[in-house]
Amino acid sequence: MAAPSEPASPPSPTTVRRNPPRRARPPPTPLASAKPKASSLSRLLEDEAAAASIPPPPASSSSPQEERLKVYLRIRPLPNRERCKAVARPIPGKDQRRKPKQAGGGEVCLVPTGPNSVALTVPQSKLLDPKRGRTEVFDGFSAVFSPDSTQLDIFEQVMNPLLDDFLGGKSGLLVAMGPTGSGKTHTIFGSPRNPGVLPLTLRRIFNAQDENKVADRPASRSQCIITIHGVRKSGDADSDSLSRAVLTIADLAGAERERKTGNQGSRLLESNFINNTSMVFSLCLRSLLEHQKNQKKPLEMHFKNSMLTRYLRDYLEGRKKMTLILNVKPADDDYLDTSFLLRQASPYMKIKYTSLDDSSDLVSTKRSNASLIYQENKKKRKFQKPEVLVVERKKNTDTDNITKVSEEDEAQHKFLSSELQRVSRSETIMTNFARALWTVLKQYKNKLLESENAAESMKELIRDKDTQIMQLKKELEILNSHCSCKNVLVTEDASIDRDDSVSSGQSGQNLLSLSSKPDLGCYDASVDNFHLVAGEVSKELTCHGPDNSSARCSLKGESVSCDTSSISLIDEQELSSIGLKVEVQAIHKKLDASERFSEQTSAHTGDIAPSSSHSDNQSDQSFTEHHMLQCQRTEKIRISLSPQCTSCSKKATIEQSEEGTEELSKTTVEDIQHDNNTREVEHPDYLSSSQQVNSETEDVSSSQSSLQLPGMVSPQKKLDELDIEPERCEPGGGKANVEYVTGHSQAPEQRSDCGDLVPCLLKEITSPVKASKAPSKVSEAEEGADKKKGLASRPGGDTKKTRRRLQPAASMMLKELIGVDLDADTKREERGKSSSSVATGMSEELIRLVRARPVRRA
Ligand SMILES: Nc1ncnc2c1ncn2[C@@H]1O[C@H](COP(=O)(O)OP(=O)(O)OP(=O)(O)O)[C@@H](O)[C@H]1O
Repeated sequence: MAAPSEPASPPSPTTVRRNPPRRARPPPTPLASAKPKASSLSRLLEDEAAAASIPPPPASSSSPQEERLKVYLRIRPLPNRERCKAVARPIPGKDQRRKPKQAGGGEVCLVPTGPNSVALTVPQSKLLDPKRGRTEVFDGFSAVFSPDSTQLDIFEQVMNPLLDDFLGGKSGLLVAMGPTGSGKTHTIFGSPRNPGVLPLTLRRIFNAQDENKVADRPASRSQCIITIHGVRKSGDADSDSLSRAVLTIADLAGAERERKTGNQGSRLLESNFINNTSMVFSLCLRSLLEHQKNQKKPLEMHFKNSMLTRYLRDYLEGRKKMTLILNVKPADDDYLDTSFLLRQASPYMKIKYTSLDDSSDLVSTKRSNASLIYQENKKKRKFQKPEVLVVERKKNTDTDNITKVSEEDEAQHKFLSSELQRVSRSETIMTNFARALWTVLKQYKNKLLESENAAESMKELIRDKDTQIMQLKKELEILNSHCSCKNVLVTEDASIDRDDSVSSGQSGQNLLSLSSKPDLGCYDASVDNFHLVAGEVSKELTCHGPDNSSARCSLKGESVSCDTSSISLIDEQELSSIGLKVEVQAIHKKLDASERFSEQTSAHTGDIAPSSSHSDNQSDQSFTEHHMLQCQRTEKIRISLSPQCTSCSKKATIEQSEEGTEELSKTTVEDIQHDNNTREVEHPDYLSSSQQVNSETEDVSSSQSSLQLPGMVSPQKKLDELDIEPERCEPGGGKANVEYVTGHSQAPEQRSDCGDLVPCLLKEITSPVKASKAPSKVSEAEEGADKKKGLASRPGGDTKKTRRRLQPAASMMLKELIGVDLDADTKREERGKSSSSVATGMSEELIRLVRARPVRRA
């Protein structure tokens, strides 16, 4: 809002008319009496007021409880002091009411008419009718200071009452108002030579003596507010209460006229702002006055429109005492400003202070002032034009920058502090975490070392085991090579010494029944390998083996060697491990003995080609006994050692299981026993022989006793006497051979129980290898059969009797060797083909083959 070009005309509280009616002078007021040095202008105004019969608003007119606003008027002297003095000189009589004239023809428009009144005369230049002048008397001022008043007069009359109240704990405000250049600043600040109100006030307050230190009262275009806060103890000695008072001295900027000043630009804006502030200040006081006159009128809140009025709110609302000092210039050129000020400020003398608030809160006042300053600056920036805003913005920017810098510094400081704390916490956390991690890593390292040590130890163990395995393999290889050599040797020996193809074929057949595994090179020291070996040998016997079969097939029927070799292998590798090597060796011995015995017997009878080997009498004599014992032992071995071995003698098929073969073996043994029992009825001798051979539970003595039945000589004697080659039991063939022998001692009809086993076995047996050995055995069988017939027809007789007694044993041996029971065949024929035709066919086929093949050792 732009400042008005001319201030609004204040209401005219007092109108001084020319030639007013004379009235009685009012009684002297205390204010007048209190002013011993009233200026001539005041006295003039008082006189004029008295003349105008307009009672001024003296303070004495108000009640003691009701104090009015003090308004002082100070008329600035004209630059020419002399003229001012002439003008101010009182004019006695009518001449006093003449318009004073300035020296040099100049006139003044304002003259003091009394201590509390002034007379404002319209200049001639401004009068429409020069003959009719117009004078306005403004009365009721607290005091009118003429141009010749001094600074001390102003201080003593205006400032001392406020200062007394301030020192007494009451706040007060002194505001200097007036147009520009009217002497407001001069009144407040003064000069070094003529100090103003403020220096004198401070001097009094602080007892300052040096008046010359006051800087020289320059003109400013600002609202100057000087606030003095005073705190003092209360007058009561017993009380510690403090009284606080604020003495405010405001040097307001005077309103300016644009035409007169000629301000432009920012200066014009500043002038307008100042004028606006002064107008707001006046509006607040006018509103207060109107409100006091008519309580129905609300108190306008004009104080909100400027910082000054905000700051001085309490005073402008009549709660605190305020004093106005009007500074005017008395020249005609200043008539308008002076008239305006007098019309504006003279009514303020009627403002009353009914309830003063002497309390003052410094803190709240400071806060209020700060808030007011902020709002005022904001509003100031809002109303200013761009040119001013640029300057203000620069200032504000500088201030804001400084504030921002400080704020940024403070924020940065806080941020750095928080960051430092956070980093410290993080450092602590990370340190603890690193320590924990280090501990865990140490533990893992120890565990890793332990694991590595354990792995090294395990490696060492593995190496040791490997070394042991290699050693065992080497030993095994050595054993295998040794066994192979021995096998070859045994085979060769057996092929030379033996001619028992039947038993060999049987043993080979039995071995063939053990397993069908074609692996021939496996001579491992294991039980299973035993079967492999047996299978190999059996295959070799049937000329199916790929390796050793050539050597053995080259023997052309010397299957005994095969049996022997297989037995040797078994003895060396398997049976030795289970403690049966000794017995196997014994079987070897018995086998040799039986061979020799058989050869001797053959030679003795002349039916069979004599053996090339010599006869051992002692062995021959004990052959039967040992043979029985060996058969029993080998049968025990067969049963106790391995069911697989037992099955070998019973099975013809390779695929049969071990358990099944064991059962078959047991069944066969039982059948044998049963068969023997049956035969006992028909042939007591045969019965005894059978019992001797097939008895598995009887001991050697019983076997021997069975050989020495009544009417029978001992086997040794009989052999010696008859010179009959005893039939070989083939114990040296190992379990398989023994089993075969034992099993083959069964009756054909019982073997038929095996069903398909018998043909298979016989077919295997009737291989060329076995057939080559058949003639000698077959002849023995025929002879045995004839002997049996003889025994049956002629139970008595010397030689025949002896032969008959021995015939069952020989027959048994033959049966064991060739696996064919000739007697059984004969019996079977006699029974009317009651037995199995298969067995019969086998016998016939066997006999045919034996007969067709020439005797090897003929
Ligand atoms: N009573 C006085 N006696 C002698 N010189 C005076 C007196 N009053 C004013 N002057 C002179 O008048 C001139 C202007 O006075 P001053 O600066 O006080 O006016 P102002 O009202 O403060 O003006 P503004 O409002 O512009 O500041 C000054 O040079 C000052 O010395």
